[in-house]
Amino acid sequence: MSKQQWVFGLHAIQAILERQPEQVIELWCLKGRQDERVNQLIDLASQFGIPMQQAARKTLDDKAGSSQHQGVIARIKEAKPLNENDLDLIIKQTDKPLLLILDGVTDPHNLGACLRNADAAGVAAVIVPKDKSVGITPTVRKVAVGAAEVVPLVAVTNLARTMRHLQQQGVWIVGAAGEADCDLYQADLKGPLAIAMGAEGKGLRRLSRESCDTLVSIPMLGSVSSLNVSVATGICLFEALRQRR
Ligand SMILES: C[S@@+](CC[C@H](N)C(=O)[O-])C[C@H]1O[C@@H](n2cnc3c(N)ncnc32)[C@H](O)[C@@H]1O
Repeated sequence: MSKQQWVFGLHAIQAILERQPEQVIELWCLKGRQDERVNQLIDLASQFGIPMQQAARKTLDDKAGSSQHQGVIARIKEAKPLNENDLDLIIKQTDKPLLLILDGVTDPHNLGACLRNADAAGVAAVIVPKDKSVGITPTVRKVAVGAAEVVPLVAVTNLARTMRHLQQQGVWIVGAAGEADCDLYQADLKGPLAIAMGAEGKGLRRLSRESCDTLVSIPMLGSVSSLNVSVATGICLFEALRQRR
C-alpha cells in the first residue's frame, strides 16, 4: 500500500487537487467554516468525486499534527519519489536546464521556501541526497504554497556521482559558499546550469564542494557570516534568471 500523508495549507491543497487529484483520498473541513476559498476547494474535490467530511478544530489539529491548517486538510497517497532515471528524462526534455542541488537541507521550512523559489525561477528539478535531507512533509507543502506539487524533487543515492553525471551531460555546476573568492555577480550562469547550496549548519559537504565546477559567494556587507539557505538560494537563482533572460 502506498504511504499516506495529511496535507494542509489552502495553496498546497489547491495545487494537489488541480495537478494530482487521483492522489487525494479525502478532504476534511472545519465545521461551520464558510468562505469562498474553502468552498472553491470543496467544489474542486467534488468534481473528482473526492469525499468531504466536516469536523471540529481539535480533530483537524490532531489529524494534521498542526493548528496551522486554515480550516481544511486533505489525506493523500504519497507519490513515488523521483530518482536518477527520472532526472535524466527531465534533462533530456529541457533545453538549457536550470537545476537546484540542496546538499542536505533538513529544515522543512527551508526546503519549502527553496521549492517556492525554485518554482518561481523556472527550475526544472531540485536534487537532494536521499538519506541526508528532509522529504516532502506537510510543513514543506504548506511553506511551498503549491510549489511542492509542481517542482520535481529528485532524491539521489550518491550526490557526488549525480553531479559528475550532470557534468558529463554538459551541465555547469556552481556551488554557493560564503568563503569563495568569486563573486556570484561575476559568474557566467547562462548555460545549462545546476546551482548547489549547502545545508543549514555545515554548508556544502567536502565531496559536493569538490565536485562543483566553480564556487561563488554572495557579497556580505554586515557582521553576520552567512545567509539562510533559502534566502541564498533565491538570490542565486534570480541572478541566473536575470542573466538568462
Ligand atoms: C546557513 S548557510 C551555511 C553556513 C555554513 N556555516 C557554511 O560554512 O557554509 C547555508 C548555505 O547557504 C548558502 N549561503 C549562505 N550565505 C552565503 C553567501 N554569503 N554566499 C554564498 N552562499 C551562501 C551556502 O550554500 C551555504 O552552504
